[in-house]
Amino acid sequence: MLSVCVLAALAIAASMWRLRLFITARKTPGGLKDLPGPKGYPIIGSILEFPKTFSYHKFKDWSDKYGPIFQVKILGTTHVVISDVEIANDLLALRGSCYSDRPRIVMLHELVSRYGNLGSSPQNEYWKNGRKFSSTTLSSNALEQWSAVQVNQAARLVYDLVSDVSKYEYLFERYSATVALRVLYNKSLSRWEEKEHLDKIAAIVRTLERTGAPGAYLVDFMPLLKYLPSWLAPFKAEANRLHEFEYSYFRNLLVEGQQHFRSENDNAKRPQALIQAYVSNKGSWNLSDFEIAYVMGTLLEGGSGTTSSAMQSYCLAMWHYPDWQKKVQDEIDRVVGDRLPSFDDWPDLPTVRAVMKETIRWRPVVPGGIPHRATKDDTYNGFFIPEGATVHANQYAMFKNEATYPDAEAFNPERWLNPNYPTYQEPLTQYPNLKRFPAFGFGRRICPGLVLAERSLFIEISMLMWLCSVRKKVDEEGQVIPVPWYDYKPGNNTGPNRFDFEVEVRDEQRLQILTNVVGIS
Ligand code: HEM
Repeated sequence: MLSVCVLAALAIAASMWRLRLFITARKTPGGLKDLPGPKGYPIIGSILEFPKTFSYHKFKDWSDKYGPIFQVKILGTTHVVISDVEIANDLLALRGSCYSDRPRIVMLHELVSRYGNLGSSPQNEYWKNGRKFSSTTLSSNALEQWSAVQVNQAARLVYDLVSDVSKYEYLFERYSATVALRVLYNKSLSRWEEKEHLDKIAAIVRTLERTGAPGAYLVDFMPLLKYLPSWLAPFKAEANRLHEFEYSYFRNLLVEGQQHFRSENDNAKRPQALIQAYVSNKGSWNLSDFEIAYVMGTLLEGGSGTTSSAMQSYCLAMWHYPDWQKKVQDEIDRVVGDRLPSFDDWPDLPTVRAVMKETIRWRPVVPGGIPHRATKDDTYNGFFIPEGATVHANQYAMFKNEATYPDAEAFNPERWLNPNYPTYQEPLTQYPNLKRFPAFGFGRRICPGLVLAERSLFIEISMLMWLCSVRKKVDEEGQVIPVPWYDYKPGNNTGPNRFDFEVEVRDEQRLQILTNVVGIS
């Protein structure tokens, strides 16, 4: 009986809350227009048309109908959806002081991370200090120190892919996690520690995806619910449990990293991980130990899944486009020959950089972007954008713009290499690259791991193509096992669902070189 009363009270409170949002919604000031968009219903807006997964597909359909910037109301919140790079830059980058906030996600940010997650943090002092601290180790210059680690891990990755390609998801993820742990904490994993760490990181990333998903928790629509006593609010016990799990992992990494740093006597000669920046200048970041643990933990989270999803999409592209694989391999054979690829090859491998860039245009890792929030009323070309609007940079639609990307559905790296395409840039020793590429977001919120991701993708693709070819897998009757053109996981950060492919060694001598270099025999 009690629970029926409680549920009824909650339902009434929910309706009142929605009604309040509806009544207090900002009215469009005189002389300004509302952005175009679906009309929806009073109070609930367009929620009934809004899919729980792959919302960026629906946003793309709406943008075809309503234009490159439109609005959609959902349960009292205005969502502004941008499908054009120039508009995204005008608003999110050039007006960064107004558009660098995040929408409030109570379960993920307040209850699970206890205001620690950098990616879901509002635009406040903690976020500014955290971004400043992160940048010390994630710039191009700072990352050069880690070249040898990245080359070695890429070599290990390819060696293990050759041994057992069915583990490809784990192996791409292992590359990202081992590199991130070195760059952030200077932590090397022993072979028997790897699985345990990867499992923990994967669980934390799953929590982020799940608790950050729109509509997953009622408390995100009615923040006052977070003040209910725990016995009435089971989500609070869940949040506590999830917090304990992720924070104890982040805290242990931090404590262990500090001890390790102090016990080293040749620190000056070693590459500077983020942990060193913290320990040697502890007072200068204006961040508590809790906050440092979370800044570094969020970076570890952000770097896990993303680069690995892009590598999986790369293998998918090579499955569908063997001609491009041949072009990449020809370039590598000509430039690199029978030594391992290295970062010094960067200027001479434009085709490698073109397939890398085309992969994340063709199959963006974060297709719907991560929403920003308008912190004050704004106008754009006579349209009104109210304070509090959630602003989505819909990469999925941006990358299908036929004017910028002719024949956008096709994987065509030529668009980065041939002056006849609008996206071509010279010199080819520098371009294509991923700097300022919309796949990494916009303005002050742009992905802090962009350079690390770019370097990882470059060396992973170079190493893989130097030694191997991605091949179609055949079944027992010799028939090619089909692989769908587009079969992607739901969620904010997405990669292809598992698919069948083989990797074939191109040259036994190169396999021997790689084996010797990684010290595996
Ligand atoms: C292919 C790889 C990657 C892609 C496509 C990617 C994409 C993105 C995007 C689209 C955003 C949101 C930007 C915005 O709000 O406008 C973002 C944010 C973020 N990324 Fe990445 N990312 C990648 C790799 C990484 C790596 C390697 C790291 C860590 C080393 C990282 C850490 C983060 C963090 C911490 C944020 C939140 C930043 C903030 O809110 O201020 N990402 N990323």
